[in-house]
Amino acid sequence: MSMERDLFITEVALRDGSHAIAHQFTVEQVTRVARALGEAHVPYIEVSHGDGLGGSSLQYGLSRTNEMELIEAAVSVSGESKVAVLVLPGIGTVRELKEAAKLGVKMARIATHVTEADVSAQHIQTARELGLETVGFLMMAHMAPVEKLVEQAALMESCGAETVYIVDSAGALLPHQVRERVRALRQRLRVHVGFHGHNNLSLAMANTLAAIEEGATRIDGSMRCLGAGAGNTQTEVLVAVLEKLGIKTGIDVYKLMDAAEEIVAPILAAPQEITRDSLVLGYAGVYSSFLLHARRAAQTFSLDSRDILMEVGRRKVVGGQEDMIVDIAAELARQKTGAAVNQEERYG
Ligand SMILES: C[C@H](O)CC(=O)C(=O)O
Ligand SMILES: [Mn+2]
Repeated sequence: MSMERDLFITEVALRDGSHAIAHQFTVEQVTRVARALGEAHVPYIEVSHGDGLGGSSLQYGLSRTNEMELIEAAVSVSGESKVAVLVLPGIGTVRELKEAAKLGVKMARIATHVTEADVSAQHIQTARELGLETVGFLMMAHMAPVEKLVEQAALMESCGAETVYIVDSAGALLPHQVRERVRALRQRLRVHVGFHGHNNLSLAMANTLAAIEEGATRIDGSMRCLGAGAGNTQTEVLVAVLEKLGIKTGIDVYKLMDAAEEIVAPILAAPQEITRDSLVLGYAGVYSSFLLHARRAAQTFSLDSRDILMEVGRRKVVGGQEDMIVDIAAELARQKTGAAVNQEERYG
């Protein structure tokens, strides 16, 4: 098969998928997935805690295995494929970035909220100094007007990012909104443009194709949609669709299908699907990784997780504010109890 590539896919199941399994990846799972991705010639494999390097914490969720062990395992079996890490400045530090580079990581993706690109400067510069391919990753892209997104992307480019991604963290964007964002970035930037989708509104594939049609050449996917919320654009499906469109990914689609079916599917407690609460993530524009946090809070306070997520969306809570989910749930529970007491007093 041809190794020529019209675009470059980053497989994110071993990072975004970490959210979906409450950060419980084992070395054995990561080794099996990374080896299979290497054999399928996937160009980039992202590995780290769901919230990036240093994410293991009470706030974001404790990892079962130290992510450096996972990264080392992935590097050792991934062959020609390059291992990437995600870093959110403020969660992951330059020290962790250097440690990952020493282990053989080749790409760093520096992620900020869509309006906060200025905090990425130091991490982008360090990644470049370390000789890593360096990506700026603008999360929650639906929360900013196009002009703001362009300004922030240009800032990342000026800091040294070689690619800037539009990240639909909430799976809230519609295809025409993806189109106008990619087009605007392509007009303004000299660097590559990427797209990372979530499937909460069942639009990850449509949005990804819209991005590609507008000229995005760096694309994310996760096998079996193993990602936060309803997951990402399903990589093995995307590769098959691109092949039908005559767009070369350089990936062996049969090997990728086998990896998805035989290695990734058994990792999932249940197949990824659009449930009523993951649908609300896209509908209300909420960070996909909030799903399990909201489910836990709903259980603790005997609430419907949709009510919590709708309120989180109304208050425009962003990544890094996971503690707000419990605050909001406690407040909703108080209101509910208050309403029940009032009802009792009124009608006995
Ligand atoms: C830290 C987030 O999970 C990064 C990401 O994949 C997204 O915003 O989407
Ligand atoms: Mn994501």
